[in-house]
Amino acid sequence: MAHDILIVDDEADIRTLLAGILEDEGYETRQAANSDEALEAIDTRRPGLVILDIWLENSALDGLGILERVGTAHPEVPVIMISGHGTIETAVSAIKTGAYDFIEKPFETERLLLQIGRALEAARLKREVAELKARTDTDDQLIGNSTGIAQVVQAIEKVAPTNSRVLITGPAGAGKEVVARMIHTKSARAEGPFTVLNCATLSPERLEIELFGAERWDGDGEDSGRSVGMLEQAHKGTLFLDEVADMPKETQGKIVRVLQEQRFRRVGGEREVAVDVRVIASTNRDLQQEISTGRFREDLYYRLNVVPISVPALSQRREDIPMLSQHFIERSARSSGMPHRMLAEDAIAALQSYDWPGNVRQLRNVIDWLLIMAPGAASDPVKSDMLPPEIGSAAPVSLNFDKGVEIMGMPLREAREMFEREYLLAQVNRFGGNISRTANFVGMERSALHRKLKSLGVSAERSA
Ligand SMILES: Nc1ncnc2c1ncn2[C@@H]1O[C@H](COP(=O)(O)OP(=O)(O)OP(=O)(O)O)[C@@H](O)[C@H]1O
Repeated sequence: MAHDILIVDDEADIRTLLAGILEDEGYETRQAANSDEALEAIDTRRPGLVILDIWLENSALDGLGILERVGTAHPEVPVIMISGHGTIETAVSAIKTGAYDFIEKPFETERLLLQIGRALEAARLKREVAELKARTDTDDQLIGNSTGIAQVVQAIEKVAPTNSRVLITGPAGAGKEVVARMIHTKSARAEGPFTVLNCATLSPERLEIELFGAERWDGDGEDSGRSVGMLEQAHKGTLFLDEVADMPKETQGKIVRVLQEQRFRRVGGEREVAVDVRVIASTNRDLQQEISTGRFREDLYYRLNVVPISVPALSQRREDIPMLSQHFIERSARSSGMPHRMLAEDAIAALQSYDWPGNVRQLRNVIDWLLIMAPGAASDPVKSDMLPPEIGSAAPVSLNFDKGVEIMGMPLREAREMFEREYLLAQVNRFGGNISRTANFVGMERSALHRKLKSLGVSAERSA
């Protein structure tokens, strides 16, 4: 990923030399000859790293003055100072003020490149730690062995390297954010930032400030200095617009322009900020319907929906439930040090029968709850009667096979038919007569199950 490096030096020869070396290494560079130009460049877009000469002729501020400004406004941006012979002591005090490192003139290319590489790596690690802290416990791998999940993973693999915009749809808690993270980590932007803006939880004013940043304005009219918005933070990375249907229409219009031109203005600012950001959006609403009721802009819909990915509800892929449960048990055990409890067969069957309106998020919460609340020793498997009542009651009645004697008097073909009849009848009852759900659970096509039931003489009148 090309990092954006700002070179601040009053000597044009040095700037050109540095820019040449850095561009050969694949970095993008900008140049400034004095403090006005440097601060202007930083305001135009936060750089990834600054190389800063200590002595600057014809400049309002010297290198240390600029360093202080950068440190206050953008403490996350690493600064490497360039010092002449007589300025080593100043360079050392610059490090105390927050510079990452310094390099002496005349500098060796190899050493400079090494320092830049290290500084950028340190900044990336810092950012990753901050991102991890901000994460609301989201996994970065989709767990599941259903066809539904396999199709989503296939779509992710295809779209990730393309830089294309993606609209992820699916019900709440189904894993849309996990999908967005996977696209980012499998893309060429993986080393860059992944920022999340939840459009549902912020007031319209706050949303714009979070998205675009602000120039000396914080919504209460207070002079709060500058804030860097998610778009600018996501430069060279990915911005995830979570619950995009909740974005106010006015902001939708502004986003259309950003998507078209990759530039925007901060709230209260005049300057245009140019960025290189991939946008991924998600929604659990029907955006076509939101468009028809005038709540969502059609032009934004078409811009976001370049590649659609739909994440199925958990009730559409019940076969993932055992694997997901196991995953969450292991994760909880790892993070909380709680013992690793097993789920009994009947508990797994109950989890598979329940409808999960809150999808995978709800399943994860139930597993966490179980690990704390289920009675008995850690070595006892968790049984279905230890589950929350609404889930435990979804437990299937076990197949009460009292036809054993009868079966023993039959040839295999007839015995198999009888077993199939009893088994399928019990499953159809368990899913309240709903053939689609039964078919999904027993692993058959809906039409094949219909035919099978007919051939076995099982009435499917109650089927949906
Ligand atoms: N297939 C999966 N494998 C592992 N974890 C998952 C999977 N799907 C969802 N999760 C976990 O479930 C929780 C909810 O997922 P996520 O936040 O991605 O859902 P969402 O669809 O974005 O929800 P919302 O619409 O409410 O924002 C997270 O903790 C996530 O890690």
